[in-house]
Amino acid sequence: MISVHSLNKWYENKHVLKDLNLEVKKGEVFGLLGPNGAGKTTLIKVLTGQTPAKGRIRVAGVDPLKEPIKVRELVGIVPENESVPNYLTVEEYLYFVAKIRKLDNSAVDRMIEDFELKNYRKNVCKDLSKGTKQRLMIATAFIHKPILLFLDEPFINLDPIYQKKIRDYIISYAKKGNTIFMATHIIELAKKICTRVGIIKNGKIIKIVDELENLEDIFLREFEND
Ligand SMILES: Nc1ncnc2c1ncn2[C@@H]1O[C@H](COP(=O)(O)OP(=O)(O)OP(=O)(O)O)[C@@H](O)[C@H]1O
Repeated sequence: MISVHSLNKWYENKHVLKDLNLEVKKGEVFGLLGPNGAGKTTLIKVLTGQTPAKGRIRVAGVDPLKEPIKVRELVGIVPENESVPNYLTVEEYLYFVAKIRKLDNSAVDRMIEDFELKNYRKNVCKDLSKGTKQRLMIATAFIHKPILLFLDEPFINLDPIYQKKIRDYIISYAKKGNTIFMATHIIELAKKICTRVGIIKNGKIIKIVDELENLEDIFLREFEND
């Protein structure tokens, strides 16, 4: 579902992704774990056609370096540190995204139901709590039932109850044959949700972890001499 060979990315003269290789299979919940500045968000941006790079990449059968818009039509994205438009109501924002995605209004009702947004339907986004804004962001990523989702720190601002609900939602979504690619700092969540985890350090995937029970120890060991 995702295949990356010799990916290199520079911001001006800063070499951020360095000969990065990666394979993610259909139906996986693949976690990307790494310290601040390791290149997680940059990798997601490259894979979703948001920034140029060099390398051989296939994302859901498409090359995001050559066909960035096509990739963004196919996949869902929850970006890091972004928020909902302040002066739209919850339903207005969902109708807006549904229109861009060429969906009918039933998709909006489905997301309002799935992400428990009914009580906020007519509220303007600026008045929502941070966690409710985050649920709305996640809803917009799932609205067109994408076969592949990129989630950058999706659990930020969610309380433990919604962390569990969204976790279960993601797991059951992947069980239907869809694929999730998720960057996170929360090791406990990665252990509960991911099928495999890639550890990224200085712009390279340095380890793939299949057996997640000792993920924290494995992760910390990679950085103990830094
Ligand atoms: N637009 C940009 N221009 C220049 N440098 C950038 C830009 N975006 C990111 N960087 C740099 O690229 C490197 C990787 O950043 P990136 O945001 O991908 O890391 P990250 O692993 O997602 O970090 P965090 O865990 O803190 O979110 C960092 O050194 C960062 O300062």
